[in-house]
Amino acid sequence: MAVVSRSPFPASTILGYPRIGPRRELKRALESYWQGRSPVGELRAAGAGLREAAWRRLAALGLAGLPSNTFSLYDQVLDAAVMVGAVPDRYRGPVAEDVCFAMARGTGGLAPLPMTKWFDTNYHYIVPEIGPGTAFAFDGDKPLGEVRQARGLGLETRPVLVGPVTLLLAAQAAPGSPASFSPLDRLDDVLAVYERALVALAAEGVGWVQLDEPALVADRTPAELAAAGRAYERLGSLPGRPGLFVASYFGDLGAALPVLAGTPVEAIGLDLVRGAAGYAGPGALEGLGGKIVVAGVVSGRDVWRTDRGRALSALAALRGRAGQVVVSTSCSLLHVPYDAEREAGLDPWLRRRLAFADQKVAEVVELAALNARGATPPPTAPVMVPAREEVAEYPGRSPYEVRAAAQAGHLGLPELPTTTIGSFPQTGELRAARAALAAGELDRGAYEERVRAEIGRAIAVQERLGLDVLVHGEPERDDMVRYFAEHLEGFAVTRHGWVQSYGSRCARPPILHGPVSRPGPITVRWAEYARSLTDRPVKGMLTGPVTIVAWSFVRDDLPLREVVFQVADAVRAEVADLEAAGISIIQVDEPALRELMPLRREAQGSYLRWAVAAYRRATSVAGDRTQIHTHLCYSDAERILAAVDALDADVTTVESARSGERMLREPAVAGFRRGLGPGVYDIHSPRVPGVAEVEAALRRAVAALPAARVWVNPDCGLKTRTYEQVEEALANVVAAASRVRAGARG
Ligand code: MET
Ligand SMILES: [Zn+2]
Repeated sequence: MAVVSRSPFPASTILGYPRIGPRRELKRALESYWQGRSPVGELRAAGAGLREAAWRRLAALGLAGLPSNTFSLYDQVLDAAVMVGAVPDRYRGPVAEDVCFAMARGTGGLAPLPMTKWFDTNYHYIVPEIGPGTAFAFDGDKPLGEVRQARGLGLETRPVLVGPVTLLLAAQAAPGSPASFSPLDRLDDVLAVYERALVALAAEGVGWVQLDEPALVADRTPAELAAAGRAYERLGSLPGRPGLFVASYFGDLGAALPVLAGTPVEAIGLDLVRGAAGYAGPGALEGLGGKIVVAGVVSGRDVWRTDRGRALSALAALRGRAGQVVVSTSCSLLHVPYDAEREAGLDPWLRRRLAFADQKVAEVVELAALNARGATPPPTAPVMVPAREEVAEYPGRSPYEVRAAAQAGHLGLPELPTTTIGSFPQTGELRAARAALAAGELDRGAYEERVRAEIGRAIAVQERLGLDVLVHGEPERDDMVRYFAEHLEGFAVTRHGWVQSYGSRCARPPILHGPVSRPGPITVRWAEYARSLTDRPVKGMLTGPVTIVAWSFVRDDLPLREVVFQVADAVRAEVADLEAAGISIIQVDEPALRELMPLRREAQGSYLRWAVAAYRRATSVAGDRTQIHTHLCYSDAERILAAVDALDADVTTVESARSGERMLREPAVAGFRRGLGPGVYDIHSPRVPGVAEVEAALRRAVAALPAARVWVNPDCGLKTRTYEQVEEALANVVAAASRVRAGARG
């Protein structure tokens, strides 16, 4: 390898920074462009402005190593696919941004690429499509453009690229690929493109490049590990290249650490927060071989101030084993909001405990200064409350068959009962009323009148269309987690704490900071009001404990499952109150059941056991005649069917239409003995399915499942659709159900 004189690695850095804009400027610019209200030049200018502001902010906070190419108009995995030329022909066109958006959102009659969750986060990436014939080619406009823009501002940056191994493992095989093909088969061709990227960046005078390889913290086969070794051996041997920094995050590298350490890369990034336990093992950090270690001691996944003692111990443990210790965040700060200082509405004692992105950058800078002085940690070890091995089991409900008989007599539902998943369209009037309430322009009484009017509308529509089990439509909640957080003790909600979930979509995760309890009933009056309007059964609608926790920022001084059990007790109290109010069907949603699943297989069984126990704790208070429903979506429920069964719900609804009916093709599903509603209407598309289409889907469901157990429902809630679409689609769903019922009898 040619000897290159390399710039030193800066003493402090971060792996990435939020990009949606402190005031969601990018969201506005994107949506305005998509709606044709502004030209592409305006979108580009908005992007440039956000990048400049971010770099200036980081420099002002004293950060030494500034990352670039962490900005994205939509998604960094999509950007990486574009950089290597993995753009399926059908999306190609003259304007780079439009090509990107076509892949991400679809265009004309063209469906978008699928979207899925980025490891165990609630961030969704666009799944690249790679086949044996994909013609890779280097497109360096974005990374080179960002480096040049920063240089124009007098700032040197370290471009960040999704690494080749993670990119290929995150991709799906292009349609028509042979069954034996996997995108990783194209590693050598992709490496040729990364070589070109490194050459181009070196020619630009770039000293260091960051290659993100989070895929290496999950279970990897020996062949995949060998591929990673081969990749970095090859890139590392490239003459005249920049310094290589391979970043890992969301866990410990395990067996991948010696593999990487054995290659010529100069720097390795370790997640010393989520990976802490793995790296604490005997010998885990031996064999770093004098590499520069970029030590992720400040968490990029939570909102808490860093425990200085714990961070300093982690840094001290690396000294002597690493060639140099650089202080960094555990992962990109993409997953946290910008600035806790803006949350003036929070209790001061809570605000003092919080660190959002900017506070975390300041912590990195401060810890780097302490690290440079060789500061040693204070002697006190942090105390974790020991996890109880066995959770006191609440008495279970009667066996499913006993309950099913009791419910059949009580509810008197037809075969193939029709229902929806809970939310009805959130109308413009409703949103306006909510905004007016927040601005103090509408009083609570008037707002609640508006909510009742929406419930009335949803019930009237469902009665007219002839659905069997009705819902109140969830008009009182703009978000299925935030609404419960606002009504439980132990949570706080932020005003500006937006975090990107995909594209222009953001959420404000609540902050679970203390013991959780339920001061009083939350949803009961809405369910009761809905019930008063109809003779048909109305489903009560709750969010489950795992999902509430998964979509919140959670205190880190208790094991996660203890926190989930506290939330389960609050949900349990609400289930009991709904039942006492005469609501005979109660749905407890757990769409995030799979999201909290640990990345390593060895930890998954124990997770599923306690997650299921929490769900049962929340629902087992219901009597036999009360029917418990659960809803899971976009979470490959068919792969965790045993856990779904163990939830012990009477009915489970899942998305199926959007995911190509994988649930129906799962052989084990034929033996599922409880109610099951595989979605027959893809609610993510504005397209309304016709009766024949729904009927065909339903016939496939009845053929694949025990027919007497089949429920008829859409994939998920309807809140993002319009009433016009929903009424037409549900009319077709009801018609399809009666055709199949008639056919079954005839
Ligand atoms: C992401 S799952 C959503 C479930 C919720 N009950 C709704 O209908 O919107
Ligand atoms: Zn759903």
